[in-house]
Amino acid sequence: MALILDKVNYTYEAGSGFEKHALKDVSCAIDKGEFIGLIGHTGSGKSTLIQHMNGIIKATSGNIFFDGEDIYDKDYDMRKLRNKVGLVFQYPEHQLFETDIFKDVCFGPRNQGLSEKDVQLRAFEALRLVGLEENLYYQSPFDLSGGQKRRAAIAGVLAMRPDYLILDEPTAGLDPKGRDEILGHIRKLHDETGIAVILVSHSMEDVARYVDRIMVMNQGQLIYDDKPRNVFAHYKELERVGLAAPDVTYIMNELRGAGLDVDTDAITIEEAKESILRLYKGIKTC
Ligand SMILES: Nc1ncnc2c1ncn2[C@@H]1O[C@H](COP(=O)(O)OP(=O)(O)OP(=O)(O)O)[C@@H](O)[C@H]1O
Repeated sequence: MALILDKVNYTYEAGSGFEKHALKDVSCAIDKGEFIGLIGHTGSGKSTLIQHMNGIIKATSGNIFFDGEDIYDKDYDMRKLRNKVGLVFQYPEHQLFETDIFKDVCFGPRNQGLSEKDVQLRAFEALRLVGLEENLYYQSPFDLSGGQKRRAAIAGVLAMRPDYLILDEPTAGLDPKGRDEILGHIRKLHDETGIAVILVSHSMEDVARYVDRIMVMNQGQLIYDDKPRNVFAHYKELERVGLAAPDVTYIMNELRGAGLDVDTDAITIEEAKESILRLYKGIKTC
């Protein structure tokens, strides 16, 4: 199963004096089970791109295939795509509207026409997957912290059992503890269920730590699509498009510049620590 974009273009307000060519010939294939970080400077086209992936926006030109089917085929049932590709918008907690969390999470599967028993089983499963404590299930959203509310909102999408989960900046506005909790749970969810995750993020540290593949957008174009290590090796080019590599990459390059034979491929603190310790132990045993 794969989600394939083939030369997708999108223009906002086409034909008016305010035309904005937001996506330019974007092509990529995302397989089930992948964990991808989507990064790019503000206005680079990330949100526009992810809205194509679950059919909210229709490409001005180009094709999108899901599970071998052309989603722009006139007979294609868009519900098939939307049930399998779940999209969590920025600040999703603003869309919690029921009197308690459990009712809110039941909304999606109930809309899918499942029996009441299955609706509730799905809701329990989704709330467990996001790691929300049971004593919060019947609380009003107003009684939860920002991070808890966001996890509840993500559970609402997971309850529809998508194969792909797209999250638009799930850590925006959270403190470091809330951020780590959300990302830790998303990674665990991915590892436990095999769901594909596409994470839009502005934090290079977060993508370096959690994802297996990075897609970089710049001015509507997909300019890199590779393993994090390979993408961050282009840190000078990333700077030119308003991005950066994780701090660790800079430190390791500075150390190498100062004559220490450290691993400049290190992109997480853990990898940098290992590399520096290896060097230090090597020096001690010489
Ligand atoms: N509804 C709209 N009408 C007109 N232009 C739009 C609209 N939405 C986005 N754009 C423009 O399209 C381009 C891509 O915007 P998009 O929101 O996809 O970028 P982004 O990378 O998600 O940005 P951010 O990181 O700020 O969320 C930008 O130039 C933006 O101004």
